[in-house]
Amino acid sequence: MSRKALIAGNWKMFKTGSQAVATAKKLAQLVENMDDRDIMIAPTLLSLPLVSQNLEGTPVKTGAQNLFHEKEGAFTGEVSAEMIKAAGADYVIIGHSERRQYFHETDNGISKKIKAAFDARLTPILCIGETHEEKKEEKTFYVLDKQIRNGLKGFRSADELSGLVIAYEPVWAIGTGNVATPEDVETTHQYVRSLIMEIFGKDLANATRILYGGSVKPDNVSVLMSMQNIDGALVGGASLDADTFIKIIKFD
Ligand SMILES: O=C(CO)COP(=O)(O)O
Repeated sequence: MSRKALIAGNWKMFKTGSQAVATAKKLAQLVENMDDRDIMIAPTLLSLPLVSQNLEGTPVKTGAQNLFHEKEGAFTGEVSAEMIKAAGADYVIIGHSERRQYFHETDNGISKKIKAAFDARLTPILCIGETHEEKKEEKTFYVLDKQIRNGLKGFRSADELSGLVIAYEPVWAIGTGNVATPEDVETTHQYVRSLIMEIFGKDLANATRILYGGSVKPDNVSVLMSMQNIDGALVGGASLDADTFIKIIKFD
């Protein structure tokens, strides 16, 4: 791994405000000073401002799990990138497979969300990944190609995408305990990086962090992170408990 690692926790629809603050504070205490890697947690939107306030001045940054691409307006139930930034977040997860599956998010909508994130100076984490069916049919690269080309449509130059993070999360590995092998993840990440190089050039390809997500745990993180093209992890279940998540953050 030649880029600074990013270890991110996606708390999905777990924890009330007070539970989220308690876990975040405990995590910040356990982290102490770690400047060789970036750390982020994404609580629910309801907890985001409170958690962000409580983490101010610590190495643990916050993110949202989604946004709506418009700046403001009559869009009942939605939250804009600016609102998320104002709540204290630095990151936003975009196009998670659960959103693609349950809320019918499309690559076209995802592309607008990424643009809105950059406009608000949030770092977008673009999630991509194939389903079990697609893997069985050997369509993984085809699916990732489509998700990246369409998700990043509308961006003309590498400059506009500076800071972009991609998270490769095979859907069949999420919440199942079926972690992909480090060798397979490495091969896939190499493919993703070569695609970024083909579309946007070498500099962006070298700078873009590609995270792996899907059943990352304390006992499998180190070998995953030893791979050249795995630049961090997007962690679900194992990020909910501070004592477990800190073991992942402190991988060596
Ligand atoms: O979806 C994930 C992170 O966004 C991964 O979830 P798990 O770590 O629970 O498999």
